[in-house]
Formats: sequence, C-alpha cells, structure tokens
Amino acid sequence: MTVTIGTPLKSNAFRVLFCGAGELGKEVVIELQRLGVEVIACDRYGDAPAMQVAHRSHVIDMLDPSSLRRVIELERPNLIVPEIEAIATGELVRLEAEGHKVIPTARAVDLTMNREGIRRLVAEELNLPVSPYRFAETRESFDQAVREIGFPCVVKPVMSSSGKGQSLVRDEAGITDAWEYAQTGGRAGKGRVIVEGFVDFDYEITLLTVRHRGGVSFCDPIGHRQEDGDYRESWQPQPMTPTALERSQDIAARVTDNLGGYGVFGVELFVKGDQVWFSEVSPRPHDTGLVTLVSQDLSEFALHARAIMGLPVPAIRQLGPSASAVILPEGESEQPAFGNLEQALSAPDVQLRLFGKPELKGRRRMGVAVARGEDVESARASARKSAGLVKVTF
Ligand SMILES: Nc1ncnc2c1ncn2[C@@H]1O[C@H](COP(=O)(O)OP(=O)(O)OP(=O)(O)O)[C@@H](O)[C@H]1O
Ligand SMILES: NCC(=O)N[C@@H]1O[C@H](COP(=O)([O-])[O-])[C@@H](O)[C@H]1O
Ligand SMILES: [Mg+2]
Repeated sequence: MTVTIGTPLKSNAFRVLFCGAGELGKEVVIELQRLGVEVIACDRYGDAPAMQVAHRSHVIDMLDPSSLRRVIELERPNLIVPEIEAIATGELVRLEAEGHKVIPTARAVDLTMNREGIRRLVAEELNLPVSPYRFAETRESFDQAVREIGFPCVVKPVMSSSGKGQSLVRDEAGITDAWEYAQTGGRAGKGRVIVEGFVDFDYEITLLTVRHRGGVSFCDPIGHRQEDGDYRESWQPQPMTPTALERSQDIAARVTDNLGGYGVFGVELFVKGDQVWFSEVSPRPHDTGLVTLVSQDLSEFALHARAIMGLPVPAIRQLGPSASAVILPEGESEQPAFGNLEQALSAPDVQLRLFGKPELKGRRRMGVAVARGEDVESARASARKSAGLVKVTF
C-alpha cells in the first residue's frame, strides 16, 4: 500500500481527528504537522494543549455518543485518534463498522477504556500473569472482594486513569475510605471497582510497543516511579535481566497482537527478579514515555505518527540514558505562569515542555522536564532538578 499525503486545508488533505487534546496528543499533532497532515483536535474544554497546535478544534462531550458522531460526520477524517480513555467507545465501534478508521482499532480502545475489559482478556483469554483481582459494584460485594483478595490491596474505579479514585488498602480501617474515594474519583461517576492484590514488585516498566506496517518494534524499557497512582519520574533504559526483558516483550507482543491495528502501545508491567506481571496497556503513547522526547531519535509521538499513517519504522535509535520529571503544581488559577526558566534550563542536555493548559484546579500536570545524562541516575537527578526549579505562580 502506498501512502500519499495531500495539502492541509485543501480537498485532498489527509485529515486526522483527535479525541482528547492533552499534552500527549499535542506532541503527536506536532509530528503530524511536520508531515503536512491536517489535524482537528477535540476535547471537553477549550484551548486544550493539542488544540493550540491543530488546524482547528471542537469542544464536545466525548462521552456523549451523538456529540462524538456529529463531529466525526462533520469532519470526515481519514483517521480517528483517541487520546484519552474517557470517550464513548461504543460509538467508535459503530463508526468503525460503518467504515471509519479508529486508531489502533475501535475494539482496542473500547476494551482498554474499562479495566474489566482488558483485565478479563489478558487474564482469562490470553492466560498471562496478572495480580489477583475481583470486581465489585455494591458495598457488600466490595467488602467480600477485599476479604477474598486480602491486604494490602489496590482499589480502582474500572473507569479511571492517572490514579484518580485509586487507593491502597492496608487493613480493615481503610476499606470505607477506599470505597468512597473510588465512588467519587472515577471518570464516569459511581460504579464498578476492581480490587487487585498488591504486587510487591522490584520495579515497574512501560514497554512501548509499536505496531507498524513492517511488523512490531519495542523501545528500550522505561522505568518509572508513581505516587498516588500518578507518574512522577520516568527513565530509559531500565536495567533488566535478559529473562525479564524477554518475558516482558513476549507479554507485550501477545497483548498488542490481540488488540491489533497500527500505533504505539504503552504496556505497563511489574517486575520482580525474572517474574513479570501485566498491569494495563494504553493503546496510544504513554505519559511515562515523555522521556523519549530526548532518549530516542524517533520519540513515541513520532513513532505513533508514522505507524498510524502506515509509514515505515525501520529503526529506533536510543540516544543514551535519559529521564523525565513532571511539573505538578497544586492550586487554583486561570492563568498560571512559569518562571525561573533561566535556572531550569541552565544545565546541558535538558529540555522543558510547558503544556499551556488553560486552567489549574487542584493538582494538575502542567509540564515536564526531560534530560540526558552519563547514566540513568544522573539523568534522573538532572530532570528532577530542572522540574523543581520551574516556579509556578498563580
Ligand atoms: N496491583 C498493584 N500492585 C502494586 N502496585 C500497583 C497495583 N496496581 C497499581 N499499582 C501502582 O499504581 C500505579 C497506577 O496504577 P494504574 O496504572 O492501574 O492506574 P492508572 O490510573 O491507570 O494510571 P495511568 O492512567 O497513569 O497509567 C501503578 O503504576 C503502580 O505503581
Ligand atoms: N495517564 C494518562 C495521561 O497522562 N493522559 C494525558 O493527560 C491528559 C489529560 O490531562 P488533564 O487531566 O490535566 O486534563 C490527556 O489528554 C493525555 O494527554
Ligand atoms: Mg497505569
């Protein structure tokens, strides 16, 4: 199959529509703009990061099937690219059946939007190793699930991301708080939760897996540190035993092969010695993969752009030990400002991304520092230092 890209804003343009326009989408949009693709960005709020670099944008409730359909029928894009999980994925399944192209596939997006879909596929159909788990929908069945799984356990709404509604339950005393937080913290309101046995891992990784026209490619493993279920720093490469790496790649290949389609997948895995557990997968670039902005010649965003366009990915070159550290202020503002940048950018091999999010309410990731170093430890120190030097004022 040959790929031809027309002229943006003309009748022969190659049009890509993003559902979700956050910081990850922003970088993919920039990569598509470099290829002369016409880009339309949608999100639930205006002036979202990717909207600021797209050709045009729409503010819609993406969880509402008819709003989603309306914008897709209006724009008639060549590709629909889900950028977040909170989308009316059932409608994407219908749109795909009618001939629209969803990245990577509507089924992959639908299964991963709900923890139950992907968990049951990976554990019960593919028989891959995962933490013990139960699902619950009422307080009674939740108490039962916690009793069966035991302490410590991790409680999450089935529909949530970035740690929202997630808590670690250490003993009886934590059960009620965990239930209530899960009922208020999920993206689609009250509902089902998953109770997972706590995996006492040595480290956790994201294995970026690219499905493209030439086959499947893996990036070097990315290690990361999470707090409150949300990522704080990531680094690449994460040292692993050959067996753990081989098992990780095998799990990633089997899961992504089942999901199908073209694009980048972030396969999240827990590792202890040579043992590997599947945790979850994003059928799109991953936040911990922001490190690839400096660690690879083709970042995860460039790889996603190439893969979804049906363009070749002949090689992915690693540029050396690298790290990322998030800029995660807490406060209230409709025009936060970022200062002390002279200091934050004073060291060599450090870069910043400030996402340009138009509002800060509570704690929100507003930017990231990325750095290369002699080794992973010095790259991490450098990224942390730079992120810490950025002074956010409200
Ligand atoms: N069963 C578990 N055992 C041990 N740690 C866990 C478990 N589940 C989650 N965690 C920890 O919490 C983090 C976030 O969990 P998970 O990835 O499921 O949440 P999320 O809300 O989908 O996050 P994101 O959208 O940022 O990927 C994990 O990366 C891991 O550090
Ligand atoms: N772990 C998923 C993730 O990192 N998603 C990224 O965060 C944005 C939402 O940010 P917001 O909550 O600040 O609007 C999403 O649009 C995506 O770019
Ligand atoms: Mg995760």
